[in-house]
Amino acid sequence: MTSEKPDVAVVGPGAIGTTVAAALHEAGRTPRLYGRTPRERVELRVGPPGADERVEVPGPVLTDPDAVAGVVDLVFLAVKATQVDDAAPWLAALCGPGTVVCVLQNGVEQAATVGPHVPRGAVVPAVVWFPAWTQDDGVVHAPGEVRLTLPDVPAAGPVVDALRGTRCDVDVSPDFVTAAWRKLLQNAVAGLMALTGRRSAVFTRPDVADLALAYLGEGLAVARAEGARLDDDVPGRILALFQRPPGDQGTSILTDRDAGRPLEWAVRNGVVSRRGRAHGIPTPVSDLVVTLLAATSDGPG
Ligand SMILES: NC(=O)C1=CN([C@@H]2O[C@H](COP(=O)(O)OP(=O)(O)OC[C@H]3O[C@@H](n4cnc5c(N)ncnc54)[C@H](OP(=O)(O)O)[C@@H]3O)[C@@H](O)[C@H]2O)C=CC1
Ligand SMILES: CC(C)(CO)C(=O)C(=O)O
Repeated sequence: MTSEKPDVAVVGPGAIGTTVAAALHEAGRTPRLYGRTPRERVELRVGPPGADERVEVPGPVLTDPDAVAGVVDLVFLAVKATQVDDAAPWLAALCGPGTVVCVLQNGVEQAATVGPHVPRGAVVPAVVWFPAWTQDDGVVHAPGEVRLTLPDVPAAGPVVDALRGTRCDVDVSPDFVTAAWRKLLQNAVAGLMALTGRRSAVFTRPDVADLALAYLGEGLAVARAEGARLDDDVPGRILALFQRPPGDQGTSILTDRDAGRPLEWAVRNGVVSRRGRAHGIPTPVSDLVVTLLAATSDGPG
């Protein structure tokens, strides 16, 4: 970090990017905004249903990477995993040797997918624990605690510094592999919501609950083979989380399906089958889920 007030950019000011941009702005560290849709500002609504606290982040949201003025200290990359290649020109324009790119994406492969687009600078993956979504009026709603986990590596330092004292809590984990796979298992099984077109209430069906546990059991075996230290009760705990009343929890992959957008099936689900094959672990349930999600992502028609 070159100064007290780092030069920060958010690439992909959607649900997660806007939430982090708002946290930075409230702390006086307003980021530059780079996106696909031009806008004068982005806006966050915080708190549970009924609450109406708003944070407006001044723009504009620039959409042409050629308009980037120069490299920055810190980039939060919050495009979907399916959009990383298209967002590469932003990274080329914004990254110098001292730039840190914090990847706000689901999955466990951010360093491998984003790294090739950041030949100068460092890539730090983040586990994004909080839900957020864009309302019909374009305002992003983040109803609960906003929290990230980062690996305990030197490049995490500028991210922690930038978010210190903001509404976005950051913890640094010495066992990031475990945190990342714990979240990945949650995301993988949430794929059943995208397949059924239903919110979390779908997990209260005994047959879906059994399927979810079988799927999570495969994922647990793969996660452990990857070095994650997860207890036997993790599948049951994840299922219980989704079975909580009132059953209206969503997931960003369901939002994408409802909007007819490509699904992040490869990084959220495909990875279980791929890493399973690499370790010689059979993943028949995962393979079936992946085929159906990939086909859903291609649709409709
Ligand atoms: N939403 C959630 O609750 C959670 C999401 N995540 C993960 O966070 C990541 C981001 O998800 P989310 O915020 O929901 O996604 P969104 O679709 O809400 O946001 C993505 C943003 O990136 C923009 N974008 C797309 N292509 C480009 C491009 N080439 N250059 C610049 N900007 C671009 C989109 O623009 P446009 O507005 O034009 O579409 C959009 O504003 C995903 O990996 C997701 O899995 C993790 C935890 C929770
Ligand atoms: C909501 C949450 C945090 C858990 O499924 C998520 O990661 C997503 O929607 O992608």
